[in-house]
Amino acid sequence: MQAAVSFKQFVTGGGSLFDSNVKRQVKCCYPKRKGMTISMLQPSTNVVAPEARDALKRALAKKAVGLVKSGMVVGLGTGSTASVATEELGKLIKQRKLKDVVAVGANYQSRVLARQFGVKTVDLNDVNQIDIAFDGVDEVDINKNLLKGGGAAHTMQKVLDSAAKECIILADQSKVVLQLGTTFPVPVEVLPAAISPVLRKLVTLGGVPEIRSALRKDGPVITDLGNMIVDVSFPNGIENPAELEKYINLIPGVVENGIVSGIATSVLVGIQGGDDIEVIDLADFVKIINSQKETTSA
Ligand SMILES: O=C(CO)[C@H](O)[C@H](O)COP(=O)(O)O
Repeated sequence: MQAAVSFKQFVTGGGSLFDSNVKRQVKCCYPKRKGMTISMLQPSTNVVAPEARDALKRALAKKAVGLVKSGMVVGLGTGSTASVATEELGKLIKQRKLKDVVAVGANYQSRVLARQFGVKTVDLNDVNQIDIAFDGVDEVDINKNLLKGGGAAHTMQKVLDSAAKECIILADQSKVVLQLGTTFPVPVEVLPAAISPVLRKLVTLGGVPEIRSALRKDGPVITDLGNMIVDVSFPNGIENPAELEKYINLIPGVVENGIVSGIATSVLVGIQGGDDIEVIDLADFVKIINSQKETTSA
């Protein structure tokens, strides 16, 4: 995250899938995992401890690269979770468990990492299709709507994710929310020459826009594509992600925004219960949460 301004200013509280009525520690009663305790974290912030977060990312990455087959073209997202997936992909290639795999990186950083981990990269325009894409996420709701762009790379991430036959999203449990926009603003990539009118239009959509500032450089973040990023908070969260995604992209001067609806084919959720770490499908995660709610309200 490059923002000099803390994202805390955008936090509106609530919105976590972890309902505030649910006790912090409850027994999981989802049939397949009887007895596993999911740590119920602070409902308003839903923080995963840094040590657990790394282990969750590793588990998610291993599960994801297990889906790659020899000869595939792989789309590589950006961010810390996608980076671990790239590392794990490189290991499988080095061990010759995968052959003839090439990757398309979403940005400069993902291409550098791919080369570092021994994954051959090609240009998006040189391949006919992407077989499978992996990507991280800032927030995901139970309908697989995503909020991305914490790393200011969402435009090309969306291009890769939508070009892929399969788009696999990797999320630790802290990323799952009831409503998008409750813990993160919507990043919007904007042509620098159009910044003022775009800011005004974003306000008419009910947003509170803020130009993202760079760290260790005075002035704004400039993306790999040469544009600026405006982080737009929506104080009441986002009611209809698909609609807002379209409305923001209709503003002249907007290149792309970080809401991604209808693209993820699968969302893998990394969950932690005590020392146990597991990766499950989003639908199963939602079943667990619902059954916990039923248990605590009974
Ligand atoms: O959208 C992104 C970058 O633009 C990232 O996927 C998102 O910010 C998640 O990153 P991380 O895996 O480090 O939490």
